[in-house]
Amino acid sequence: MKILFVATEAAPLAKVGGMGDVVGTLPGILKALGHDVRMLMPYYGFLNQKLTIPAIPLWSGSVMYNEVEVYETTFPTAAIPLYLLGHWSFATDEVYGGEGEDWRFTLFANGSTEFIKDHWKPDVVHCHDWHTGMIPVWLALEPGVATVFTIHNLAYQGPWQGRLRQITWCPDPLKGHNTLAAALWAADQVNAVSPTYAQQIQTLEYGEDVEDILTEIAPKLHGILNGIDMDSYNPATDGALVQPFSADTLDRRPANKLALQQEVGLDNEAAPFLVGVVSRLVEQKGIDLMLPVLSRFLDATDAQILVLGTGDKAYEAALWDMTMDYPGRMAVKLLYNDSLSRRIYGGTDAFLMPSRFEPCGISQMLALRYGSVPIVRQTGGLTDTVFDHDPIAGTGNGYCFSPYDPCDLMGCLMRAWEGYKYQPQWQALQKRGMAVDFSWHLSAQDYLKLYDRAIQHKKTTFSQRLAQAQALAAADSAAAAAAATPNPVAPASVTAPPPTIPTIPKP
Ligand SMILES: Nc1ncnc2c1ncn2[C@@H]1O[C@H](COP(=O)(O)OP(=O)(O)O[C@H]2O[C@H](CO)[C@@H](O)[C@H](O)[C@H]2O)[C@@H](O)[C@H]1O
Repeated sequence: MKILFVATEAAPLAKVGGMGDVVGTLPGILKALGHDVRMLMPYYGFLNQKLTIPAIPLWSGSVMYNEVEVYETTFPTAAIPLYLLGHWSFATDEVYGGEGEDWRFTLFANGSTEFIKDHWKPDVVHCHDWHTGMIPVWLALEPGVATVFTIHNLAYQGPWQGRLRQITWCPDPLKGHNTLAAALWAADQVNAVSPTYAQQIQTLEYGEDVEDILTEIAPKLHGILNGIDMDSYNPATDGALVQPFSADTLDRRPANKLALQQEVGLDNEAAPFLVGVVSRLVEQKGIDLMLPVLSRFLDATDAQILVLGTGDKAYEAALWDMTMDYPGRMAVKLLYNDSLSRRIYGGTDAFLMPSRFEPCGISQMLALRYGSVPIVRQTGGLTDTVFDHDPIAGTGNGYCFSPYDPCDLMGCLMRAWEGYKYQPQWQALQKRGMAVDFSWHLSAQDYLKLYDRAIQHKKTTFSQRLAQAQALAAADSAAAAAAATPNPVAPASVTAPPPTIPTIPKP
């Protein structure tokens, strides 16, 4: 099968969050299964430092009154053809941000569509999040190319119809009130990144105002759990750790805790319960819930907290301020650092992720893989991957709470802190987490089935879609013709001179 991934992130080249992990790993797995997989992403300014990119473009075209070019290179970790769509607006050091973001990524989606139609037509185009949302819209009437749209984060939906009409020509009528909604209607298949989240987004609580569309498209909506890159994220071989370890050599793990404490300025002791956070600091991740609870937890226990993340300035400031009250017991690193994140997964005792909502979550899976016991709120993909520890039965792989409530989070943290005191049981808990197979192999099979469904859907609905579009176009041109025709000649009764009234002869 010929498959093209189109996305704005792909680790290790460009990663802001979990979407980068997915797009950076899944194509390589599918290629290893024998498929012709290629990738297309924006040509960011920083890519020249990471890749060898030819000076001469492979393709060039014109979109939204702008010239764009596509350069071909190779995706480094999987030896896959990588197409980079170049335009001056992508020559920045950041993936996201800036005022023209909606324009820039609409240009990316439209340019990608032209490239697909013109240069390489795969069987399936796999689109990720709103940035690529216009691709399924444009390809809906392109025979032989099916589309799959993956929702990594429903909270971000792209430009609305009115704005879209300002920046690009839109099919009329565009089905859907913004880019993401239009993609939900137009794509041949849609999936969310965990089974639970695929159900939750059909409800008012999690639907982000598109729950009605999601309910209506339910027959083509699926939930496929993300995997992780088990080779790159392997505590037994990870060069970022001072002391690599495995489930069989857990006795080597504490060296990583001590080195981590020293690196970030925490008191250098083995005994305190060290809780880590690696996260985008945004509302989704439950930072507002965490803030008031952390200080109480630190007051009530001997625990230590370490946070690595960037995001909303208010959260950054609040976390930073809190460190002043707990010298040696709380450290906050307001930066993006892949190597430090690995040392946090490999050196902390527990990993906190109290998300308000979570489409899947990669971080809790990485924590489990590295023996850091997750403490999570049961929502979305966290429900599908972390199971509450029952010390009597000896089951579960983490600590879970459910209501989005400070008391519930506090209770859960206290349970974990208590549990840590019983080291033999704690190590059994760590080992259960490390034994879970989060490799992509199962989910890759599910994606292949989804691609087949998309191809079938395209075949069975194409003639109907085409007929609808032709009927719309015919109605449009009839209306336009009627508006352009001059008034018909007025009937004779109107144009004829008024009848003369016969004069009655005088008697
Ligand atoms: N400051 C920092 N320094 C270094 N590394 C950092 C970092 N902040 C975050 N990361 C890394 O970014 C990734 C975060 O992935 P998640 O899936 O947990 O969340 P995210 O919300 O970004 O992803 C969205 O997309 C993914 C993919 O579908 C879904 O799993 C998820 O639920 C959805 O919200 C992890 O690899 C983590 O280590």
